[in-house]
Amino acid sequence: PASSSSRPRLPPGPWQLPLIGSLHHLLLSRHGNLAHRTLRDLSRRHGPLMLLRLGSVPTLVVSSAEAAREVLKTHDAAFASRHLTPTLAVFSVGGRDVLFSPYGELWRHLRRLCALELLSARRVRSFRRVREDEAARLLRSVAGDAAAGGGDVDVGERMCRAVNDAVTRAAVGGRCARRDEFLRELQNAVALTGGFNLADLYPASRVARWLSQALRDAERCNRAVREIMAEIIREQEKLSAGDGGRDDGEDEDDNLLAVLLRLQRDGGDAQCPLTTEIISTVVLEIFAAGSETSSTTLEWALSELTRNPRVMQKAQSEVREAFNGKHKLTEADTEKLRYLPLVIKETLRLHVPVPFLLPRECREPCRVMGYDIPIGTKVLVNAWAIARDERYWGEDAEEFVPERFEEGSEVDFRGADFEFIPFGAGRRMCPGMALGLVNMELALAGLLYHFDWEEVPEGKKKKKQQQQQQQQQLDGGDSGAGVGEAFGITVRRKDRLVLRATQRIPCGY
Ligand code: HEM
Repeated sequence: PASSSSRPRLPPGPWQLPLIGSLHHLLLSRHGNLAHRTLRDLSRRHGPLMLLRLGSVPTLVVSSAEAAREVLKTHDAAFASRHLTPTLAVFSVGGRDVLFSPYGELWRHLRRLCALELLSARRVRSFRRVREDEAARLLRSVAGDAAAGGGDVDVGERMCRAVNDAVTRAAVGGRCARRDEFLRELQNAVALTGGFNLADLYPASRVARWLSQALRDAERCNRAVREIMAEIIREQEKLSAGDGGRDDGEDEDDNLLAVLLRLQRDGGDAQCPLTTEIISTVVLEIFAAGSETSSTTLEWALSELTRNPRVMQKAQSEVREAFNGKHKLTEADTEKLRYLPLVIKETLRLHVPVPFLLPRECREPCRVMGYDIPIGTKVLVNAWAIARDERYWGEDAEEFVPERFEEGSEVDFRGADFEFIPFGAGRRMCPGMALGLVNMELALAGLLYHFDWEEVPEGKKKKKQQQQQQQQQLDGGDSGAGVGEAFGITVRRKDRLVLRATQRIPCGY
């Protein structure tokens, strides 16, 4: 028998039941399905390194900046793999991708490719026209809405479409003919990948797989998305092979898909050939990673600004002074703004869009803060809880105060300050940060420059939300695709943001 000294010292955690492990703590929580809140409460009792068993999956929850530093920096290599659930395996074709691949050659290759070819500063700059164009369309549509129907604007929906269109154009060029269907399926995919469905909780059980509606929905959803992608790839191939190139004056490589197809044609790396399947997965993932995160953040930013008139006033004075009567903004104009980036930063702190980052997995035996972490443990870093912890952010941690990032505060989200990691940290940190930030800045600046915003009176808001729900049902948005069974990897506002807009400065777009 093993001596007590050789027995692993596991992190503490709440009591467990047979079969379901610690799941009841989540299922019976007063926070409903908002697991980041429930796990914050639990970690206050059990500590910043807490071990749970969710179904059959041992899960380490990391809830302090110090513990996050240990996992994401000190032991970066040990935690550089992702935890691949059966649902994620469907969408990522068994982890042959960049978001969910295990730490290894394929990941390294795709990651390098993303950093150099797809998300580099040069490439981000080259998408500038697309962003300006989409921001202009957004502002035009808001101006139209504001002029009609008493000024109430479904601005959440508008922003979501604008960001999606900008990302679609950067990812695959042009707007996609089946865009609404594509977006709906991608939203379903995000909702299905939260990791709390039967198959994901008991990954080794065939019965669980067989019973899991979510897994079947994931397979259906994946087929639908792939079919649309295949169409897009065929179009792009036709364009690239095209008769004498393009006549619209755009660079052939003006989208990520074109870049990947060119690399495929050039032969690329013999060790890691770029198959069409991998290309399709990578483009899909860039799309999924880039759109919901940015549109959710924009929506929260505008929602916090309307709730905090002092901050709104300061942000609006800045943009109105800086643009001084112009009717048309460009990205170059936003470069002089100092306060607006702090507004976005504070939004990313208070509303971390990916609250647990993307789940990691322990790939080699490892000792963290005196505890042994077994191989295969799923790791959730509660970046959301850390970003609201009074120990790092003071008594007003739950309030929206962009000034906390003014001079004197060096805290940034680039992965070195572990109290603020909305983009993660270490080897698997988000490579799309720069693109995400520029996507948000111009749109927000334009909305604040041209319009004044206020909340819609309660009664009218209810009516608008009912209309939204009816519309969603008409659109087939909630198609019963197991959405109730899953939590989703990102957290967004429960209802789409509706605000009243008054145009102050005409749009010349
Ligand atoms: C507000 C915007 C965004 C936020 C908050 C965000 C957040 C994140 C987070 C938390 C991770 C996991 C990091 C970790 O495990 O340490 C991640 C990974 C990733 N993100 Fe983002 N992201 C954003 C925008 C984007 C954009 C615009 C793109 C690309 C167009 C992108 C592409 C990726 C990719 C490819 C990964 C996987 C990296 C890997 O596993 O090696 N993200 N992102």
